[in-house]
Amino acid sequence: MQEARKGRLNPTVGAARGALASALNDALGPGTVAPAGRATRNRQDVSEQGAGIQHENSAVPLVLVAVSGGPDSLALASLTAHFARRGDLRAGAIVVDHQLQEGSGEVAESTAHVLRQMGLSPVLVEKVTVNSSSEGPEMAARLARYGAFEKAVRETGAAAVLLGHTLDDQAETVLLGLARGSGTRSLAGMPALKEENGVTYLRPLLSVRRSEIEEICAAENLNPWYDPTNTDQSLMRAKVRHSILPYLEEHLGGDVALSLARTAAITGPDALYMHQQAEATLTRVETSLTEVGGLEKLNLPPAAETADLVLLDRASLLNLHPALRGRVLALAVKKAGGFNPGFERLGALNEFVKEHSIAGPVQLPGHVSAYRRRPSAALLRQEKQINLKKTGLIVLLSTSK
Ligand SMILES: Nc1ncnc2c1ncn2[C@@H]1O[C@H](COP(=O)(O)OP(=O)(O)OP(=O)(O)O)[C@@H](O)[C@H]1O
Repeated sequence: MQEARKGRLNPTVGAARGALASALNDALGPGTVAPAGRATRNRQDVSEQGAGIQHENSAVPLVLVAVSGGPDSLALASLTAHFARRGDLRAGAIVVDHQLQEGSGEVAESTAHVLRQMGLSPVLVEKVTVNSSSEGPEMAARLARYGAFEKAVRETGAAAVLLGHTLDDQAETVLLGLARGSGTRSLAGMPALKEENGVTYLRPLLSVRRSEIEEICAAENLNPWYDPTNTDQSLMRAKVRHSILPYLEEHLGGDVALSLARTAAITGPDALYMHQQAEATLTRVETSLTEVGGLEKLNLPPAAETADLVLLDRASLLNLHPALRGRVLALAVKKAGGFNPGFERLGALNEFVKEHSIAGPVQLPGHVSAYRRRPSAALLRQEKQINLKKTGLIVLLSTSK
């Protein structure tokens, strides 16, 4: 389109294609997509108008672009179609109709029509029912949407789902995380690549500004749909976008959004590394019922008989760096069937682990209780085979069953 009309590539489109190519290569393997502008191995008789997309070659991976019809995801669809036209990959799309606004069905269908005209195939339109969630309407819609993405991946065998979040979305996410007082993981913002419930999600536009998206849409002749809720400042994200970030930029000077997005780029690998270390450490500090001589030795409430118990060796926990201990404990609470404990509950659990004088149990989110168990001297004398360390155990058990 762009190249055919003017004979030269818009530099913003070129840079965004480059970012998309490297995201696809990171996720699907080096060389899947040749750098933007370079001829590719699968190139056949390819038309820039879309009709020439080579879909029959199932040896090349299929990716699905998640398209709301808004500028970011429509631009992403158009950028992805370019690589499909070159035969590097097959590109389809999934449009989710949340059925929350009047006319949402028409928006979804007309978006799907545009995507088919771009040459994407298959283009799936999925109607979902958004059930109410204790975590609010936005989270409920997200859950329904991700359920639809998972179904689409199962049906099509797609290698990845591409999401249209931009650098400005990332900045907003980091700022919201900071305001809520969250940890490294939240400061890391949204990952460029993640696996969730067996689906690979990519966010190839995290280095692209929203203003550049507008330029891409114009260059690629796209007419996006503008979601009215994006300007509804009763919603926190819209308020951050339209009032708080512009205010910060005016008063602090400089490009605050860029700095926040850089914070995420710096913190992201740290957060991932710490998470991986915590997962590996949890398996090291965990012990089993067999090792401690059976459930009856622990004198736990009756719920323990049916609960998923997590037994942690207290001495090993005490040896951990506090940064790691907190993360290990948070993972252990989730493993026992609970939710991620917030700052206050995690602090209480940490103190309970450290201070012998604090009586338990400690209550944690998701009906998980933490007990400290230590064999009595008499028991140790009686049953020398019991392998309970001198400092004892931390036992996490869920009473929700
Ligand atoms: N209804 C939907 N159907 C399919 N994908 C969606 C839908 N809503 C959001 N997404 C995906 O999630 C990404 C982020 O969504 P979000 O709601 O934060 O932004 P948005 O304002 O919808 O963005 P966009 O400008 O891409 O429409 C979108 O770019 C898109 O990839």
